[in-house]
Amino acid sequence: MDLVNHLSDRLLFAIPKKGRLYAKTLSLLAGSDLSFHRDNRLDIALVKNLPIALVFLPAADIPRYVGEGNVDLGITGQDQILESEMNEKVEEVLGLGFGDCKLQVQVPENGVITAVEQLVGKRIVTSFGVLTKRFFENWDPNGSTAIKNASGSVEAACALGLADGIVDLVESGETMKAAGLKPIHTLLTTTAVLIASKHPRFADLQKTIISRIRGVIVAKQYCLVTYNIERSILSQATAITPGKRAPSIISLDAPGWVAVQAMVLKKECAKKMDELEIVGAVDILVVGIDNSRA
Ligand SMILES: Nc1ncnc2c1ncn2[C@@H]1O[C@H](COP(=O)(O)OP(=O)(O)OP(=O)(O)O)[C@@H](O)[C@H]1O
Ligand SMILES: O=P(O)(O)OC[C@H]1O[C@H](OP(=O)(O)OP(=O)(O)O)[C@H](O)[C@@H]1O
Ligand SMILES: [Mg+2]
Repeated sequence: MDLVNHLSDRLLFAIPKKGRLYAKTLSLLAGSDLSFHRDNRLDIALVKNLPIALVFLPAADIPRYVGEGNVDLGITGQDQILESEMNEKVEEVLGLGFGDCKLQVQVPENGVITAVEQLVGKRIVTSFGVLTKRFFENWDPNGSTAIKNASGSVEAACALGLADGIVDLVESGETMKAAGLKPIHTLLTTTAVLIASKHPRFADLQKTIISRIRGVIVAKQYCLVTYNIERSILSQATAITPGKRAPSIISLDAPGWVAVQAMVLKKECAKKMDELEIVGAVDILVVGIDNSRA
C-alpha cells in the first residue's frame, strides 16, 4: 500500500518507537482497540478500524512534532516536553500512569562533591542539555560549568573520567547505584502524558481516542469491590469505599441488608477489604475492570 498517500485524511498519532514508554504505550493502544499492522522496520502504521496513522518516533522528538503541528497527538514524557521547550506549544491532555521517574543531579558516591555548588566550574554530562544549562545558570551566572551532551549511558561518564557529575533520569535507582553514583538534587519529577496539538485537525476523532485511553487508564487503576452489609452500619462502610463518584447501594432480598458496589484504587484494595471486614461487611468480592468510560 502507498502509505504516504493514505496519510492526509488520517489523524497522526506519535508513539515512542523504543525505550521505557514503548511497551506500555502499545498496551494502551490495544486496550483502546486501536489495532494496526506495522511492517518490519516501517515507522508508520495505519490503524485498521479508525482513520488514524501511528507514527513511531523517539520519545525526545515527539513534543516538537506535536508542538509544530506535524502530528496531532503523541505520547511522551513531561521531561521531554520541557527539554524540547514545547510546553507552551502542546496541550497536556492526560497523565498515563507510567514512565514515572526523576531527573537528578548525580555524583560519585565516594567522591568529595556532596552539593550542587561544588559542581560549579566542573564538568557535567547529560542527555538533558537544555534543562541542565538552565538549572546551572542559577548557580553559575558566569557559565563556567561545562555541560556536555550524551544520548545514552550517561551514568558511565563519571567512571570514565569524562564528568564530575551527571544529570539523568532515576526510577528505581538501580542504574545509579550500579554506577557508584548518588543523587544530590532533583531537577524535576516526570510522568508519561498524552499530548495534543493546539490546532486539532480531527477534533471529534481526537475526543474519541482521548476518551478510550482515559477509559483504559481508569480500568487499569481501579477494581470494583462489592459486599453485603446491614443497613444500620452502612455509613461506616461507605466511608471506607466512597467510590469514584459514589457507591451503588442496592436493597437485598433480606430485611435490613443492602449490597454495595464501589470502585476502589487497586493499590488500596487489600487495605479497604481489611477495613470493611472489621466494620462488619460480609461476602466481600473484588472484580477486575476490563475497560471504563466516565
Ligand atoms: N527508568 C525509567 N523509568 C521510568 N520512565 C523512564 C525511565 N527512563 C526513561 N523514562 C521515561 O521514558 C522517556 C523515554 O526515555 P527512554 O530512555 O526510554 O527513551 P529512549 O532514550 O528513546 O530509548 P533508549 O534509552 O532505549 O534508547 C523519558 O523521557 C522518561 O520520560
Ligand atoms: O533508576 P532505574 O530504574 O535504574 O532507571 C534509570 C535508567 O533508565 C534510563 O535508562 P535507559 O534504560 O533508557 O538506558 P539509557 O541510559 O541507555 O538511555 C535512564 O537513563 C537511567 O539510566
Ligand atoms: Mg534512555
